[in-house]
Amino acid sequence: MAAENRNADPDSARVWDRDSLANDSFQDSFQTRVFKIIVIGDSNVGKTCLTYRFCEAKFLKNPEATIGVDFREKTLELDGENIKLQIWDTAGQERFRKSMVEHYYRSVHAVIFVYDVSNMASFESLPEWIEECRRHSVPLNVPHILVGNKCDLGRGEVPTSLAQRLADSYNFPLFETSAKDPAEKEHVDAIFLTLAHKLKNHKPLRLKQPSGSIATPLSSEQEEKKICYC
Ligand SMILES: Nc1nc2c(ncn2[C@@H]2O[C@H](COP(=O)(O)OP(=O)(O)OP(=O)(O)O)[C@@H](O)[C@H]2O)c(=O)[nH]1
Ligand SMILES: [Mg+2]
Repeated sequence: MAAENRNADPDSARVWDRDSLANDSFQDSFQTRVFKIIVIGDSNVGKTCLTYRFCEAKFLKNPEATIGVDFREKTLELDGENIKLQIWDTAGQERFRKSMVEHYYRSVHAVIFVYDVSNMASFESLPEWIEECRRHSVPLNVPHILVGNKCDLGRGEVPTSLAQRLADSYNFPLFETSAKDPAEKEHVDAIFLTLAHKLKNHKPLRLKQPSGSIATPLSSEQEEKKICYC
């Protein structure tokens, strides 16, 4: 598909997968802005399933506990511009994250805090996660989002009104959704699109594809080196 066609509707947000990008003969003329998003919260709240739902459009059955970090990425077209979201799906278990914490927060552009609406303890942990974020000097103007996952199980344990009060106290937007329920797919997408729109208006960091090169994914270390505040 020609780049011009992609830009036909400036208000539309298109989600590309990596294959369609690699097949695109116009890709070498694109510039892509890359943003690092970290997904944080207690173990078992569904961080891996949420990021997988967004990136792969499927519910991941039988996920294993994340060790360190899993990287996922998705490139979106917003108003004719490529925005690559590099999503760091972090480990909730202390023993699987402690050696990585500094890396999580370095040069981060957005933070998603996740709790499980059917598990009050995971909600009560949120102030600690937010405090950890502060301790690592994440600037206040970095977008933060609160996500209550597992709504398919009902919201009895953590009522929306309680979650909304916490979100308001930090001035974070609140989403309640389910990585499992296919009917919630667009709602999960909306979380990341909301962030992408916010990030789009932030200062750019340009990842210029060298002319004629294929847009192969970089290792996380390479990606991290490319991320800079301009
Ligand atoms: N009912 C329901 N179960 C979910 C949902 N999302 C995840 N799960 C289940 O919750 C469990 C934990 O999911 P993960 O995505 O691995 O949780 P995590 O937050 O990544 O956990 P760590 O990697 O240990 O930090 C798994 O058994 C999932 O199947 C959801 O939306 N609804
Ligand atoms: Mg995980």
